[in-house]
Amino acid sequence: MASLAFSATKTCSTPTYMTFFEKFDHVKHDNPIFWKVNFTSNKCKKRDLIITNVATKPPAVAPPAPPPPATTTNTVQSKRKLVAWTSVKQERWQGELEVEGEIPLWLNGTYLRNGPGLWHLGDYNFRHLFDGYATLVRLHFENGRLIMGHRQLESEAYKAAKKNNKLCYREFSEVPKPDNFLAYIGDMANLFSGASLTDNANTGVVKLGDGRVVCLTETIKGSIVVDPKTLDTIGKFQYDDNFGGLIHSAHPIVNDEEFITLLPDLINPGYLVVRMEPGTNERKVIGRVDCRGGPAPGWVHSFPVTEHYVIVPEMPLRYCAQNLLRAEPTPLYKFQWHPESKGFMHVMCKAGGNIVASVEVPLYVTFHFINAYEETDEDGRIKAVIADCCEHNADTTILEKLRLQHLRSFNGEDVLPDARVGRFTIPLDGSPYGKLEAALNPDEHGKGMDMCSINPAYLGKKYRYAYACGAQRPCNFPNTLTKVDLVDKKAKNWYDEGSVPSEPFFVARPGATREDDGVVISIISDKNGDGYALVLDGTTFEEIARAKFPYGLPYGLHGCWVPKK
Ligand SMILES: CC(=O)/C=C/C=C(C)/C=C/C1=C(C)CCCC1(C)C
Ligand SMILES: CC(/C=C/C=O)=C\C=C\C=O
Ligand SMILES: [Fe+2]
Repeated sequence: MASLAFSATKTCSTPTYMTFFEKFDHVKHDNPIFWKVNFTSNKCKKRDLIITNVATKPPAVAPPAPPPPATTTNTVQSKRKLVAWTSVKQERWQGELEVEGEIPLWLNGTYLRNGPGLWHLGDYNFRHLFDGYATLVRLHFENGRLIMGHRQLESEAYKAAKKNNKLCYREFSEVPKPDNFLAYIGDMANLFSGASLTDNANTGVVKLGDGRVVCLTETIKGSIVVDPKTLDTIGKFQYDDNFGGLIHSAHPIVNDEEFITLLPDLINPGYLVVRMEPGTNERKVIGRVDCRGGPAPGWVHSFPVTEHYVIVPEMPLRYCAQNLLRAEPTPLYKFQWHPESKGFMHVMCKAGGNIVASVEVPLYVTFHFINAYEETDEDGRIKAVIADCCEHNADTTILEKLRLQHLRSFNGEDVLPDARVGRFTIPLDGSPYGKLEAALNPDEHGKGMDMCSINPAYLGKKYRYAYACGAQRPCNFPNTLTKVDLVDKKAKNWYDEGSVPSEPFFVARPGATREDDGVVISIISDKNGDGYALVLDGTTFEEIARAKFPYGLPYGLHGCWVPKK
């Protein structure tokens, strides 16, 4: 099955990676694996770090050399040293960080964040943010202390790329170059069987109800179990069922009771809604939604649920068979915009799988649903479903704006397309149309809106607060953290000039009764090339603690919380 990867293995040349020792040659060491770093003072520089070896094994592989600097010169970005869009410096690191401010003593557990942190192989640079090999970051909070670690996920795609010093599997936009015509034919076969698709699980990380921690992306084979303590790659998450299929939503709904996901059906356009219980690897069908428009299902990066329903979005940005076959990326990558096919929202009953509403809605573009809930009338009857998402004003250009070349070349121009909290109202009375409106004035968050989280206790329920990245313009990427109040229709914003913050992640205080009683964690890449963990108060949205990393880390996407047992 994996013949493409296999034949590539035999023909590739030797890697030319720089070793760990070359990068840290000013440091005395004997075993380069985990390093404990103590800052001599808050103001100390990288060179002042006292580094002590705290582990015993050598690293499995030498880290790749960093990519050449961004090609654009005289840009604001190149004058700054922001490292958000630069490959991770080394394979792994772990150490305790000095905390400025105070981490609440109740915050005991581990925040894990996943994202595409390595965007080059030798001197070949990947083009899109989503192409990078997964970098896991771990922030372990214990009694006011903070231990940080990061490590590359050892997917087959990553291991093959390192071994062969070239791309061996199909990533989001990058496609391996076949060596000859026979290899090309094999590649086509491997595309249909899924053998050539990546398992580079670089999108998110979830904790299942049974405690297993799984990194995910949009290919089903990109479901990989990791150890949240060591960040070791444990192995593939094997689904013990016969659904086959190659892709799923990158964002399943996961809580202690269940794992629900959508399996787009590219042959008979539709979606299978499936559910998996903790302690099992078997997904069971809840139901199926047939698409109402278009030649293929809409791209489904995420979807929301309410207490009784699974909401299946059918976005007019649809998977595209021709684009899947292309070797070179198209402006919309594997997708195509079909405004004529319309946009829809379907509502499926969780218990029986029956469709209780299927409405046409205005055209929309979203990666991330924020939450959904049921709206009842005076008699307690459910009259509508409300579903909120980070909506890009039906403008697909956001996908292109996430090309690394764009991200690395900010020149002060305001080029980030506008976005909003898009609120769908889906009537359950049989009406054919649903509404889509901004839930609050997008100026409240600078018309930037993506990378959201909520208090997980409010999943599927009426809720008030969402945390996300917003914008302070001009910018080329969301550059603020924003707390959106959907009742008062106001936002509180955190901003640090030149910095790129990653998804604000809400962690509730144990025993909290207020929705925003907790903290918000984010990882910041700042304009000096440094990085730090930031902890904001969930209520006031003011900083309560920060802890500087030994070096800045690449941008990351989504995270999860593993509470202390
Ligand atoms: C990082 C992120 O958010 C999204 C990653 C998406 C990926 C890796 C998508 C991969 C795909 C293929 C390799 C071929 C099939 C289509 C598609 C699921 C887009
Ligand atoms: C980072 C991002 C969009 C930012 C634009 O405002 C989308 C990420 C999608 C995948 O997880
Ligand atoms: Fe995502």
